Amino acid sequence: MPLMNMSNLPQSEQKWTTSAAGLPSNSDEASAAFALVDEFLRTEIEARALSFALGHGLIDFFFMSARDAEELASFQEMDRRGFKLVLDLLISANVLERDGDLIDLSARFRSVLAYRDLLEAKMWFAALVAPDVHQLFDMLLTDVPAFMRQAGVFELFRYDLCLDVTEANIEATSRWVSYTTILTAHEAPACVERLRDLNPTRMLDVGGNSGEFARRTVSFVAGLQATVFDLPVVCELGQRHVAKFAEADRVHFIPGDLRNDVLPRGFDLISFKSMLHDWPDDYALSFLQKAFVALDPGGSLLIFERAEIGVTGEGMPYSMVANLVFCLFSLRPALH
Ligand SMILES: C[S@@+](CC[C@H](N)C(=O)[O-])C[C@H]1O[C@@H](n2cnc3c(N)ncnc32)[C@H](O)[C@@H]1O
Repeated sequence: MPLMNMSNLPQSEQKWTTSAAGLPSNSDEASAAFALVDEFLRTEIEARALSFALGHGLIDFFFMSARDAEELASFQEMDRRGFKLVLDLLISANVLERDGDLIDLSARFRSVLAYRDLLEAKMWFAALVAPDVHQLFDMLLTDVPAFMRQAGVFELFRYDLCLDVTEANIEATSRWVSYTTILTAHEAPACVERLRDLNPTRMLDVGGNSGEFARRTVSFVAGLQATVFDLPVVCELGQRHVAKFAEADRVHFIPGDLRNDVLPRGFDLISFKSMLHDWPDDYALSFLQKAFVALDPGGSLLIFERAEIGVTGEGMPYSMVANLVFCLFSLRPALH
């Protein structure tokens, strides 16, 4: 009797959620978590095999115990050659290892399972944007406006669907908000540690999305109250997200559109995390001017953006497709 009928199982798309378990508590742990996850996303084919194994229960099957050939045979409903190829790819990727007749998860892969939400989110996004890199690479390098019109990734981030709070808009927006939420949950410690010395009491996170950055920041800084300013549909999702956590009464939401609205006043810390790069310089400057007006005298402005992509001697791993589609959006030095 097979343990699972693999052909009937759903694909793993977006079954990940943020959880308190496996969240890094400082910047060293945060960097280590991203590096560890990326170790298993080095090549596209190995990442596909891992995605298949996670989505079809094979990793969970090995998680319980090491397996011999007989137990593995009980798992197979699929073609024997396909199953062998997947196992071989997982072994070459150091997800699995052989020990005599047994196959087991490697110790390294067991440790990445603490960050399974991040691993699955990154695999999902990489698979989503890889076709843009496959098909539109020349355009990405030479004609960004045309790339933006044609690339599938911009069909995901539809800010125009974030203005009216309808069930359809909430559903469309939740697809990318759950991804940014998981990235932020793991990235936040890299930034939050440095904010402690400023000892802020009232923070405004502009484009603060689901409130995950604000939530993580208040959990690190005693007495801090945070307000998220974002588009209405995003705020609706954020309120639902933050309500699940102990910090709910310290994170508030103000829906608005920064192109037209002013920011509320009375904050000693205003942050823009991965927000300004979305905008041409004239918009970005007007957003910063609004922040200066809203900031208390002597307050701090925080801008958190990814650095420009560089190619190291080891080349560029598959995991970088996720950043490659945004590579010409990094902030120019004038705004740094
Ligand atoms: C790339 S996301 C970054 C989100 C979050 N800060 C993070 O680091 O994951 C940009 C954010 O800006 C918000 N945003 C876009 N246009 C906006 C506007 N006109 N007014 C306010 N927020 C906006 C989006 O809804 C989104 O949450």
